[in-house]
Amino acid sequence: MLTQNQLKLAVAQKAIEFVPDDAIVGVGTGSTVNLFIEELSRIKGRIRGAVSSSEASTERLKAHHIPVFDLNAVDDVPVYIDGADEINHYLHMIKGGGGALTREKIVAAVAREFICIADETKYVSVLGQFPLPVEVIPMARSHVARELVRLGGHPEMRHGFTTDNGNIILDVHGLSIAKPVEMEETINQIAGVVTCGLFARRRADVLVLGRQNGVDVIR
Ligand SMILES: O=C(CO)[C@H](O)[C@H](O)COP(=O)(O)O
Repeated sequence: MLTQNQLKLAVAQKAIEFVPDDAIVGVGTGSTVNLFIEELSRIKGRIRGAVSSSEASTERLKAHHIPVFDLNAVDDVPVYIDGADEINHYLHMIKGGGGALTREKIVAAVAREFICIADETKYVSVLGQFPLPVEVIPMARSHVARELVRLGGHPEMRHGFTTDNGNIILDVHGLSIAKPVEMEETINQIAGVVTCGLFARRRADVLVLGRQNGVDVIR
C-alpha cells in the first residue's frame, strides 16, 4: 500500500513529461508541487525558468537556482502544473488549501495547458467536502460571510493567515457544489471577494492522478 506522499511523488515525477524544452513553466503551490519543484530542478538545464503562484514556491524555485520571471514580462506559458484539494470528473477543482488561490488562478489563466497533479484521495464525484477557500478584502469580511451563509455555506475565518496579497481567507463548509461554473460566478460577484477557490471556468486540461495501481493520465 503506497502512502499519500508516495502517490504525490509519483505524479510529480510523471508531470515532468509535460514540460516542453525551453519553456517558462507555470508552477503552483503546495506539498505536491514542492515535490514537482524537486523534479524540475533535475531538468532545469532544458527549461528557461518558471513563473510562480506564491511567495513560498518562488522561494523554493530560487533555492534550486531556477530563474523566476515576473508574469508581466512573460507572454507564453505553455504549461501550468499545480495540485488541487478536490477535482471532479469534469476536471473542475477546489483549490486554495494553501491560500494561494488568486495567484494560482492568474497563472492558470495565462497558461495554455493546466496539468493538475493529484493523488486519488482528491478525485471526487461532487465538489464540496473540502471547505471552499474564498479570498476576501479584509473590510468586506462580514458582508461576504453573510452572503455565503445565504448561499447555504458556513464560512469560517482562517485565523492567523494573510494571503500573499494581504487579504484574508474564509473557508466555506457545507456547500455541495452541483454546478461549479455557476457557483464560481455567483461567489466571485460578491463585493469584496477577490476570488474563490473554484476552478471551473478555467478547469484543468489534464489530470495526472496517482493511484495505488499506477499513475493515470485523464483528459
Ligand atoms: O491550491 C493549493 C494551494 O493554494 C494546492 O494546490 C492544494 O491545496 C493542494 O495542496 P497539496 O498538494 O499540499 O495537497
